[in-house]
Amino acid sequence: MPNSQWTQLHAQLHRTLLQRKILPPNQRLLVAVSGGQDSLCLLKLLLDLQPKWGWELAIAHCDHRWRSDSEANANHVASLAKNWGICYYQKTADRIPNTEAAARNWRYQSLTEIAIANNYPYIVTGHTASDRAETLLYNLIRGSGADGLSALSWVRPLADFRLPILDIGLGNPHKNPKSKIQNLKSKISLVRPLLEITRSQTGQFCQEQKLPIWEDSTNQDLQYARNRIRSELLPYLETHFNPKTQQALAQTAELLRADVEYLELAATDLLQQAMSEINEGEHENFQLPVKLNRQILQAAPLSLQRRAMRQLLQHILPNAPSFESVEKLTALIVAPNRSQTDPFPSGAIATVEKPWITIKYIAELPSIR
Ligand SMILES: Nc1ncnc2c1ncn2[C@@H]1O[C@H](COP(=O)(O)OP(=O)(O)OP(=O)(O)O)[C@@H](O)[C@H]1O
Repeated sequence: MPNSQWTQLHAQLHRTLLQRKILPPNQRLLVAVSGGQDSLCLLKLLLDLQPKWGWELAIAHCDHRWRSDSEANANHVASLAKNWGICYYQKTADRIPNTEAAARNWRYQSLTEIAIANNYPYIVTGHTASDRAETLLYNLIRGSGADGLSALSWVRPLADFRLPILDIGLGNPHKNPKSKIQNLKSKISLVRPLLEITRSQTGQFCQEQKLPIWEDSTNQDLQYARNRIRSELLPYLETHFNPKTQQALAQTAELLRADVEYLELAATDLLQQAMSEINEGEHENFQLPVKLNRQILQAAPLSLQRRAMRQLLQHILPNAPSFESVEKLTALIVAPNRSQTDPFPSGAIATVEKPWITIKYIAELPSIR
């Protein structure tokens, strides 16, 4: 591994880790390395901080087989790991993912599998303040609430992936496999320690340290909205409005994140209260039919009503609830008696009967006169 002097960026990351306590000392960390400037900068900084923190570091690379140079990119990261004497893991996609979202899903699933199989409780990525600013702008343009604008948190539990049991070598899958997998998954955190550092800082660091960056050819492709935001919109905003646009937007995202966390907790509380009397202990499972007390919901502000209804639909529907689904359920909180929604994607329907909203499958409804 190349020697390194302690720079301002080392000090900044060290400070962030001390303040935020997002990567405890003496832990096994799996660093997700694409080969680009952000993840190489992250890797080098963590390696340099390693003696102070006592971590055990490993590299994970995911080859999506998306670009003609994907294999060469993977080989580049593998040989860097070898030269620097770092343990290296790689996953290669069986089938080329057909969308960016599918590629991202496959990547997080692969990283989680590597982490579980090799006992790494932390997966660390090189997301920067610039990524945060771009995500905020992208979501703002597409129409998003505070949740989308607060995108990218410092730590996220990786608990949403279904892992094939045989892939992760858990032994006998017949002995309550579900609870075993959930236990393991809930112990893995995705950590993003560079969220206060901009892309121009990581670029400069890589240059100074002479790190061998692999240039992703698709980064220049303006067909991708994110690239256009990065190479045209942000520079425009920086030239004409605020030279520190990226930091300012990242800060906005940080403030909104705390607000969103608070509101989500309050909404969970509200939902539990609205469900508690009638569903007698069943409300944790969200099995239909579900009944909600409208009087309790009516006393809450609209923001919490919306969030509570969204949380409920997240439990009931097969996919993330749309804005329209949330709105039509929320509307029932103050709607006249006997109002009802049209069916949700799961085939369930919500009806109003005096103080109650009932959500059940259509077949369970009494015939409507
Ligand atoms: N092919 C890869 N293999 C391993 N890690 C990767 C790979 N691609 C990206 N990463 C990790 O994810 C971080 C973010 O990468 P990038 O911004 O390209 O992804 P994104 O898809 O825009 O982000 P997100 O995954 O949050 O949607 C990188 O700094 C790196 O840590």
